Amino acid sequence: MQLPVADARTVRTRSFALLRQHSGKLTRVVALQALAAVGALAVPWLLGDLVDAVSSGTTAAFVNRLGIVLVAVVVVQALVIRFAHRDAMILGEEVFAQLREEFLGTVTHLPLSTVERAGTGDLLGRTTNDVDRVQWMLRFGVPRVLVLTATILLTLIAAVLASPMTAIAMVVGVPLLVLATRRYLKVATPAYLRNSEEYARLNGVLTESVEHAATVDALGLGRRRRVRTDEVAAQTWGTEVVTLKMRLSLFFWLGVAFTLPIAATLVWGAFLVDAGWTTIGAVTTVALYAMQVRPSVDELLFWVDELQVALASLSRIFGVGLVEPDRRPSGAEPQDEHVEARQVRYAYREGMDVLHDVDLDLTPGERLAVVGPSGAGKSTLGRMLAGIHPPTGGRVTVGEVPLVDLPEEDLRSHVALVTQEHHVFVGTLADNLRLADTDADEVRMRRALAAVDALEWVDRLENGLETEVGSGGYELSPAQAQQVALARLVLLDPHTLVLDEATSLLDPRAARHLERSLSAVLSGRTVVAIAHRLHTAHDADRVAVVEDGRIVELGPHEELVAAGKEYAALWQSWQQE
Ligand SMILES: Nc1ncnc2c1ncn2[C@@H]1O[C@H](COP(=O)(O)OP(=O)(O)OP(=O)(O)O)[C@@H](O)[C@H]1O
Repeated sequence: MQLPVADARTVRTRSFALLRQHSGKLTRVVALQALAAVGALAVPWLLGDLVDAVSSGTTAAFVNRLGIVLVAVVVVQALVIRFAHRDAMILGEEVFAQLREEFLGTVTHLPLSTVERAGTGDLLGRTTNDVDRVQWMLRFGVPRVLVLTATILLTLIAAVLASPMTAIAMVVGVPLLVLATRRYLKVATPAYLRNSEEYARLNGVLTESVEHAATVDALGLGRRRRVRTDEVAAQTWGTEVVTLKMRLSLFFWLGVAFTLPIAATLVWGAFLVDAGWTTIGAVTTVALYAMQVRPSVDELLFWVDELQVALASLSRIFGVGLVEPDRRPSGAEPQDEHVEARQVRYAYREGMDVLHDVDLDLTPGERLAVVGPSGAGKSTLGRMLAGIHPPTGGRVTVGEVPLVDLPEEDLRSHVALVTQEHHVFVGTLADNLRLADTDADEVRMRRALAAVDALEWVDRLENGLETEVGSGGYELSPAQAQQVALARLVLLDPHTLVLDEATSLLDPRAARHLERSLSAVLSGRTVVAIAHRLHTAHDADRVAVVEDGRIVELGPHEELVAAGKEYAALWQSWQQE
């Protein structure tokens, strides 16, 4: 499954909406570009006048005057171009900044299940390659397209004004230009979309190999991964070749379309001069215009090509916004802290339920341990209870309100999940803590760190809370990273916590130490602990045994041991270990 791709209409509507928000600056840029283009046209016009004046006999003073005017025009034009270019670049940056921020907002709120199903390569491709391509177009393409369009239009107008009869010759290339461009545009967008998709796949395969290099090594999968990479790279190359051929054909026909008008202007102009319908000066002007317009059209077509690439990328970027949200805040407020699961089913893949009609009623303040064999569905149940995924069937509620009806930020103040993965974000320790609560001050952060026994080592750091951590910064040990994650939880202050093997990464002594310091944090909260170590179960108020996606036993440790079923067997074997 891939993330959605927006259709051409959506891309158009959203792009125009984006540009409309900057219409003031856009108008100024267009006006300046038009002024710069007028300046560029004055030169051939004046040269045409000079040719006519010289051929009919003129004074040196006239030639000198014209020379001064020419220099003045060039200087003014250079100044206008500078400002036009500067404003266009600023406009490009502003539009891009807005686009990037909107995109980031969308990406960070994407339903996790959708991202997992689409694979990270797809999203990674969109946030890197596609964003880069759009950025390149907005930074350099849009300003150039504005300049070039203004230049071409005004050159044609100026040619008509200089000599309408001669200017007719300038349009001989137009039919060829239109045909070649139309044929190209028809095939370009799908071809570039395929190209982007293949790059995303290549990204995915490469990232997977690099991220799991240790597994690849351990299982001797190197050769297989290389073959797979070669396959995807070959397919990506294939799509590059298609787009390259498309461009080659376009540029060949455009070359013909450009050369024709210059030749036609000269031949047609000579005929008109001969017949006495125009002057040599006018033909000179129009021929100069025909030559002057060529590089502009050439460059414009280069940008039209780049625009197709950018549009394909934009449709992938806007496509991310089309992902259906998996939660819709209803505005309902939970009346109490009672978390309940009713008839909860969940399937990662359609039709393959890994949880079957699970009912669970958490008593506020209780500590429930979830145990069971590997793959039984413990983590999935934990994710349901924490509202990470909406259930495929049934519902999980807090105070009678389904978790999916709560806005994300509210949800986390009710239920939160702690997993084994503790990503440390690049930034300061304080930044990492404030992810939980943007308003947390130093006192609260220190209190949270103290609650998880982390304050001591944080205070030993030279810069304390302001120490840069994450990739390239101070390297936190797994235990420290876990403590930071737990301190974040303290700041979030949810009444219900789901701990998914939260202490399993640590060595047993560190784990027990952390659990002890945690118990202060956990007291008063409802805790669902998904446990590998059965001593967690022993200390819990109740134990739920999960097997094949069902809760097969539920009750206090002593009761379950006495019952002599699954749990009793697990407990016995663990004690023997
Ligand atoms: N992201 C996923 N996509 C598809 N299937 C998944 C995914 N995550 C888990 N599963 C499957 O769902 C089932 C339940 O997995 P889950 O991780 O919930 O079990 P668990 O009891 O927590 O196991 P463990 O103790 O090994 O972590 C397993 O069959 C697993 O293969």
